[in-house]
Amino acid sequence: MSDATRGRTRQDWIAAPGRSLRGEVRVPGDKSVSHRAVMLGALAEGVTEIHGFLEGEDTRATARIFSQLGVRIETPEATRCTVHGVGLHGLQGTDAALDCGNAGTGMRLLAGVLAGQAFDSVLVGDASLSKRPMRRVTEPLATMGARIRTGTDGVPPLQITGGQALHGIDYALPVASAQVKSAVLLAGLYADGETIVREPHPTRDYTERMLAAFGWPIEFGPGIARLGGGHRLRATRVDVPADFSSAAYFLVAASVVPGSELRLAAVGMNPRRTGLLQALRLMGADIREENPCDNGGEPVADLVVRHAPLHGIEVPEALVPDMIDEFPALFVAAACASGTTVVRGAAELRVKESDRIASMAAGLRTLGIAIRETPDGAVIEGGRFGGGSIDSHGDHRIAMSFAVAAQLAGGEVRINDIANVATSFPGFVELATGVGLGIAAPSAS
Ligand SMILES: O=C(O)C1=C[C@@H](OP(=O)(O)O)[C@@H](O)[C@H](O)C1
Ligand SMILES: C=C(OP(=O)(O)O)C(=O)O
Repeated sequence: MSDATRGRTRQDWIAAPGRSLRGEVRVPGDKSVSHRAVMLGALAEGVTEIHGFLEGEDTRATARIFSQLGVRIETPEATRCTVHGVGLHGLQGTDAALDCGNAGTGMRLLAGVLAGQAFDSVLVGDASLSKRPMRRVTEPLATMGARIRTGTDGVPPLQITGGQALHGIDYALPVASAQVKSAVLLAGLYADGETIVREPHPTRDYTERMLAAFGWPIEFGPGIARLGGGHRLRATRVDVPADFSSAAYFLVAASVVPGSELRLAAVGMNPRRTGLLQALRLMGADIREENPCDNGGEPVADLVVRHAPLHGIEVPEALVPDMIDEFPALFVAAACASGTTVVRGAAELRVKESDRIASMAAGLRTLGIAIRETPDGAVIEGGRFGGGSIDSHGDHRIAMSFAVAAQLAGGEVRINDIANVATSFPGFVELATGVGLGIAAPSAS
């Protein structure tokens, strides 16, 4: 198990209705972009300055791993990170296991990077990550010539044998996954010939955009990316936008709590991330985009959200990859809406930090909501929440989603095991209570 979580005190939240949400919130930096900025900064030549870095546990784990591999990384301020790149072939091996903590993104992308190194390495994770499927990356990487052993049933740890000659592949992803796409592309940096990745649905394209920003020749468009090996990465400045996935809790909370009007400042609006915005608008949400601008190549905008009555919808399946991490928040919106909401085509939710369909269904049922699970989604009937005790299953997104649900609850909601909120959203309670949510400060249990 991961050192990051071994022996950690379990913490709970007590959440209950607060007041209408008012004011302005600036959520922390994007987790996906922060992981990639450290990785490419480490492999680049020169010094990469990362502004708006997410100081969460997932991204700190990635930074710690590159420090173990000989990369000097400084954090002169909490959200600034200076990475002294060692070049594509400058990492140094270590006998110690590399601990990705709770981060699927960290482990899967690192598998691609480490498959191309001259040294052996071992990737481990916490109890949740240690149950997540890794064959989705080890199989295409093996086709490229990598040697990676997984634990039984294809889960971590990953034992990577270095010194393998990699070659490019033309790979059609069986599932829409930016992590698998990125692992193959990152291994492609070390491969002979061309690496092509084709996606069944377009997914977030941060790896492709950032490789281009670091000067690596790459062609990409929706659903396809193509690069050759043997070039160099050149250090650059990375501006990390605020994480749309963290903004999601406030979009839902302000939509459902009467009297709310909230501004979310400078949120990352990459279209491969904003599916929830479209889904909420289909449900009747009142969300305006203001001050759109470009932040280091990524679109950002202020989002102004006002309370509005929501109604159930059939969530268009085409939106699923663009809101894959926002379903726990969407389930809460659906439970607050009039009528029925149907989610389909989202089986990937079952292999996240927890089985998010099962975790949300159990928690919503505890609060008195009628929900039927299906293999790839759920049918949710809008209703009234009571109080109760919710198991977050150590999953940050489940914990934060139920903190939002509690704002409409008829009784107190106890949310168990919330420590992992720090993986993606350090300071959530302070920010949320500052604009009106009722969440008692974590207490040890
Ligand atoms: O590439 C990324 O940064 C991510 C991709 C998604 O995972 P999948 O690739 O498994 O869909 C997402 O759920 C995760 O939070 C971050
Ligand atoms: C799925 C998530 O992250 P990861 O896969 O990196 O653990 C998430 O943050 O919701």
